[in-house]
Amino acid sequence: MTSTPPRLPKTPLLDRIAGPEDFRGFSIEDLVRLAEEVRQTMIHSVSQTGGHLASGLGVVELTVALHAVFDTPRDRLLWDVGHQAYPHKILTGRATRMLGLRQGGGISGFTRRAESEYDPFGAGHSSTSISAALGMAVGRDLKGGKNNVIAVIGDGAMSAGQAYEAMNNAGAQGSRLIVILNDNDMSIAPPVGAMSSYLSRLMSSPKYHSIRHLAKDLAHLLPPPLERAAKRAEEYARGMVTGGGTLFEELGFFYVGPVDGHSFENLLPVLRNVRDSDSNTPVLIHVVTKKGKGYAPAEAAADRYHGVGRFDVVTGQFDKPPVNAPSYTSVFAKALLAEAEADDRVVAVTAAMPAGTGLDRFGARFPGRCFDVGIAEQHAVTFAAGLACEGLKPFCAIYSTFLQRGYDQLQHDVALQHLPVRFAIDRAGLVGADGATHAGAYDLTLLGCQPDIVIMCPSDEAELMHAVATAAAIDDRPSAFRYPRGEGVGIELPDRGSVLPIGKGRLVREGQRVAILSIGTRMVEVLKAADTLAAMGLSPTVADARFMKPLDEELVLRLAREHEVLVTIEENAIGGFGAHVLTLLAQHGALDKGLKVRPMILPDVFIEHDNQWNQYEAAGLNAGGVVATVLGALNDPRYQLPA
Ligand SMILES: Cc1ncc(C[n+]2csc(CCOP(=O)(O)OP(=O)(O)O)c2C)c(N)n1
Ligand SMILES: CC(=O)[C@@H](O)[C@H](O)COP(=O)(O)O
Ligand SMILES: [Mg+2]
Repeated sequence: MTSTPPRLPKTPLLDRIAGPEDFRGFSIEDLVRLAEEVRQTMIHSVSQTGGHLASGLGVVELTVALHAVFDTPRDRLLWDVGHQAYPHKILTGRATRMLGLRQGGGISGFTRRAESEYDPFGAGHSSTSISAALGMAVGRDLKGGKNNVIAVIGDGAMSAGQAYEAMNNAGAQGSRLIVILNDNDMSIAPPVGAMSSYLSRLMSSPKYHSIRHLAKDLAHLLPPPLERAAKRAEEYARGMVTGGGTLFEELGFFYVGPVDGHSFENLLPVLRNVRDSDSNTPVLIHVVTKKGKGYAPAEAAADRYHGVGRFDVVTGQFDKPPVNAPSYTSVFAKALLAEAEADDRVVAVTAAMPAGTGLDRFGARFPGRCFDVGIAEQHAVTFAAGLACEGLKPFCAIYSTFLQRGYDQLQHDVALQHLPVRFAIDRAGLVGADGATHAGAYDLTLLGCQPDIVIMCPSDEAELMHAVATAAAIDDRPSAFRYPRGEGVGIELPDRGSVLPIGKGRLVREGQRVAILSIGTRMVEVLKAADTLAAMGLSPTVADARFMKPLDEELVLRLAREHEVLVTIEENAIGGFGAHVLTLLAQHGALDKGLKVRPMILPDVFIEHDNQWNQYEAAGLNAGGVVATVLGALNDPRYQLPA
């Protein structure tokens, strides 16, 4: 563990600042000093708390400049994804709360309306900022307002469809809007896609740089008629790179850039000019930054320290928390590699999350069979459907929360056509520090209502390997398997999973009076609860459903017949496994004879950021919650919780 106590650097300037109005009059020299204080505060606080480091380090100067030039919060400043907003939070009155970042009761790791008037829009999922900003701009116009609306969006986030939907609309809407493209040539991984190479071309064309900048500089120095000529030269220069306007200009934006995003000398005049312009044409300012800027270990890392745990500031070395078992993600990767070794039709698709989903290992082994489509979940799902049409075995690995983006594609392009796309749904359930925006709380509900899809919820990492092998063998319809963020239970792993009998659950413990039917990895807590109950003289039956669809009807109806109480448990909101069991029981009249059923599900609230264990406690989905539910339902005075 990092030995150094939470020690933040001395920040004489920052200590004098309650909000941006306190540094709007600063000289460039003071702004440079302030930026460095912000950077050091971020490095030291994130070294204690963990979080998203590199993205914020890359926008320190940009953030200072934006708040210095624009009249925030009256001018609306939106951050796409919001993971880069730590400098923004430090400068808007939350510096003293940084050591509570992403912890229970602490500030969020993303922007949140409820957290500050300086956060006009919440974020967490990518590529929403331009849409929301345009809405705010049009809302302003309808009210006769005069404030500015600024959306800061990264080059990675610019690979998502919604960004183009918004620009397409903005380019024709005629509402003043400022978009700042923060181009650090990185997503979480190196960027992919044609847009990324286009931006690099824009940034690197020497012809473009020299003539365009010369023309622009000239334009401001010459008397009007000549200024017009110089502006035409600048337009011509711009056309030299892209055969016409830039892509953004073709979409109706005025394009400014590329601008050095770490230079106040460059940033301030550009931002002021744009601020003071009275044109209604939306403007896109292309800012070039360095992800991880100002912290050598981050700048040197392949992922620039995108998302980090606690680390030693001096060495950049991460704390090594004890590893008791492999992560579910790494077990998925192991299982998929085993299937791919045996069958060259197995291919994999990720939406800009190769490392997070474990597909980086798959891509390293099978580079021609692994596809990173960028932050484009809708496209990822239908792209996988196309692969399935051609007889491939596509595994589409997407976090539960991000799969929500591709739900219509799952329904309309995959399920309706019975295409054998395999959905590897990682981060299913509560995810801890990323909080409510990233909770994988709904996939069982969303997928469960789709006909003809196999849905598996493995209870441990060996079961996950079996689910992967089973999915690989299902060629006549879609299949999905879900697993949580974090480590497994440390169970022995096979070299390759075994194909499971579809729709069959398994009895884990024989008992009486009470049956606990679990689906997914809450099983570990169920077994702890069963031990507690056994010590009280009450031994429940424990069963693992394994499949939500098709449900093991014979097992469910038998448990209902042979017990007074049936408890189901799942790490999902209402409408998932418990609902499917209740519907089956009701349809078979199994509720007519007094059976007591208690579905344990995520509560109907958004569970805030905290560590996962506190979240399970808050949700009641831990061993204590199971014991309390069983005893409450049984209502037998011989079995009571100690007062
Ligand atoms: C819809 C969605 N998919 C995936 C993610 C995961 N994600 C978070 S940040 C990020 C990369 C963003 O890259 P960029 O916009 O360039 O920002 P940078 O980190 O480079 O500042 C991704 C893929 C997400 N937040 N939302
Ligand atoms: C900002 C963002 O959306 C990702 O960085 C996400 O936080 C990754 O989550 P994991 O840490 O669970 O991979
Ligand atoms: Mg980027």
